[in-house]
Amino acid sequence: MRPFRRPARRDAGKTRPTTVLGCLRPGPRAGAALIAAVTAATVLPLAAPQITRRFVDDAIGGAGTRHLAFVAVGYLALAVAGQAARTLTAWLASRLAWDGTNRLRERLAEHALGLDMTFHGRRTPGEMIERVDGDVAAIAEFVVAFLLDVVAGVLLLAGVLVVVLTVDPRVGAVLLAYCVLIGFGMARAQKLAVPSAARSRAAYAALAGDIEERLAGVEDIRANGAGEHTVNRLHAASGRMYRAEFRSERIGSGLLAGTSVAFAAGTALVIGLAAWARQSGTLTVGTGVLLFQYTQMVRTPFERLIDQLRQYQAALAGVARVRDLLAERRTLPEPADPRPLPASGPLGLRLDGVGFAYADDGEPVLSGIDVTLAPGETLGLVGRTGSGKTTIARLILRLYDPTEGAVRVGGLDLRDADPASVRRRIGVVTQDVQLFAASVRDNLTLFRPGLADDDRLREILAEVGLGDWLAGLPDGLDTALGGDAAGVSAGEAQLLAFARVFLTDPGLVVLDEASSRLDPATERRIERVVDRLLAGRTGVLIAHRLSSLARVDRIAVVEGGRIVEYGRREELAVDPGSRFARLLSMVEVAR
Ligand SMILES: Nc1ncnc2c1ncn2[C@@H]1O[C@H](COP(=O)(O)OP(=O)(O)OP(=O)(O)O)[C@@H](O)[C@H]1O
Repeated sequence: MRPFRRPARRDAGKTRPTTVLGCLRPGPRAGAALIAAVTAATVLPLAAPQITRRFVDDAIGGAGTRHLAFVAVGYLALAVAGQAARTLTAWLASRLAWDGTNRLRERLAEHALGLDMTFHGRRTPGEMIERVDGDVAAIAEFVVAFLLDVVAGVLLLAGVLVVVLTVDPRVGAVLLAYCVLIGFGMARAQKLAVPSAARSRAAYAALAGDIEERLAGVEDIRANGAGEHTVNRLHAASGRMYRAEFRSERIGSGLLAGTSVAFAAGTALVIGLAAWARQSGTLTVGTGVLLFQYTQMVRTPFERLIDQLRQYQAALAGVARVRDLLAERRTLPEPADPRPLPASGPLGLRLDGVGFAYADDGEPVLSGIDVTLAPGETLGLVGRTGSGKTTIARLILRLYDPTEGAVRVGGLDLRDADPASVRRRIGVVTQDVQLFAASVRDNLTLFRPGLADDDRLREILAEVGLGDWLAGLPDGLDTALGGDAAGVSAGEAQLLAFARVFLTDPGLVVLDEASSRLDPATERRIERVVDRLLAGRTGVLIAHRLSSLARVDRIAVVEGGRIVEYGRREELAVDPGSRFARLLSMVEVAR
C-alpha cells in the first residue's frame, strides 16, 4: 500500500476537496485501472463453467486424453488469471480507499482544528478521535468492501443470470425468481441489522469517550481514591457495548445461517430441474454441471452482500457523522474586510460594555464590562473562582466574540481584525501549559520551522532562565519532551510557555497565573520573567496571588461577571473603603 503522503506536496496548486465523496473520489487513471480490474475479476470466473461443460461433454463423448488435458490446462489458466484479477482488484481498491480516507482524515482534522472553542467545548477529545479516526476507518473499510464485494458481486450476479438465461431460459427464469426472492429477503433483513449495528457503534463511541476521559484524569482519580467507582462505570459501559455487539453479531450470524439454508434449497431446486431436463433430453450432462456451477456462483456475492450490510450501516452512520462535522461552521465570522493589528509596539485595549454568555440561550457570564488600557499599561484581574476572569481573557484572545459590546485592541474591533495578526500580536500563557511529544525546538515554535533559528531559540531560553536547563539536556534543542511533559517540572513548563510568547513578540499579553504552588525559587524566576515580558507591552494578568499585583497599573475586581471595582492600583490600595485595600489588609493580617 502506498505510504501516507503529506497534502501540501500532493495537492499543491489543486483545489482541496471539501465533501466526503470529493475526498474519496479516485483520479481518472486510478479509476480506469480499477474498472478494468473489476471487469476482469468478473468475466474470468464467468467463463470457467463453460470450460467445465466442454470437459464433461467431451469426456462423455469419448474425447482423447490429450484433448481433455488441454481443456483442463485452459481451465487452470483461467482460474489463475481470475484469481490474479481479484488480487489486483483488492490491491487497487484498498489503495484507493486508503488514499481517499487519508485525504478525508486530513480534511477533517484541518476542519476541526479551524473550528472555534464553542464547538470544541461541546466535544470530548475521545469523541473527536472516534470521528476523525474511527468513522474514517469504517468508511475506508467499507469502500474497499464495497468495491470488492458489492460492485464485483453484483456484476458477477448479473453475469451469471445473463449466461444461465442464455443457456437455458427455464432454469434462468427459476434462478432469476430465486435471486429476486433472496434479494427481497435481504432488504427486509437489513431493517433488522441496521439499528443493531448503529447501537453497537454508538455504545463503542461512548466507551471510547469514557476511557479517554478517565485516562486524562487518572491523577485526580487516584488521588481521590475514585478508582473502584471508575472501574465500575467502565464495567457498565463495556457491558452495554458487549450486549449491543452481541445482539448485532447474533443478527448477523442468523442472517448468514438463513441464507445458507436458502441456498442449499436453491441448489437442490436447480439440480432437480437440470436432472429433469436431462431426462427429457433437452440438456447435456455438461450443461447440467455448468448450471450447477453457476448456481453455486450466485451464493458468494449474496453472502458477501449480507456480510457487508452491517459494515455498510457502520459506514453510512460514519459518513453521516463526518458530513455533520464538515458542515460545522465557525461561529466567529471572518471579517469581510480584515485589517491587521498594528505590527509593532504595545497595543491599547478597550472593553466597551462587554457582555457574554457561553450558550445562545444561557445565562450571561459577563455583563457591562468596561476596561481601558493605554498601550504599555497592565491590568490585574482579581476575583473569586467562577467570577469570569478567564472568560474575559478568552474574549481578549478572540476565542469567543462578545454577545454585547466590543473588544478593541490597537483601536480595532477584534471582529474586524485579521485573525492571523490577532494570533501574532496577542500572546497568552495559561495555567495549564500544553507540551507536546516533540523536540524542545518544536515545542517552542509549535512546529513552525521558519519562526526562529536555533540561536534565537537558545537566546530566548536563556532569557527566561532556562539556559542551564537546556545545557543539561542530552540533545539540546533536539531533546524530545514526553507527551505528558515527563522530565519537565511545572515551573519549567511555565517558563517554556513564556519562551513561546517571547518568540512571537506580541504587543498585548494575557497571563493566567498558575494557581498551583511553585517553590519560592521558581516563583521568583517566573516573576522576573513576567516583569521582563510585561516591559514595553500591554498586559492583562489574572492574578491568583496578590503579590503579583504589585507590578500592575490598574486593578479590576470581578464578581458574578461584573467589574465591581476598577481603578489605578495605587489609588485603590490607599482607599480604605476599596475592596482591593480590604483584600490587601486580609493578606497582611494572615501574615
Ligand atoms: N466553556 C464554558 N462553557 C460554559 N460555561 C463556562 C465555560 N467556561 C466557564 N464557564 C462558566 O462561566 C463562569 C465564569 O468562568 P471563568 O472560568 O471565566 O471564571 P474564573 O473567574 O476565571 O474562574 P477561575 O478563577 O476558577 O479560573 C463560571 O460560571 C463557569 O462555570
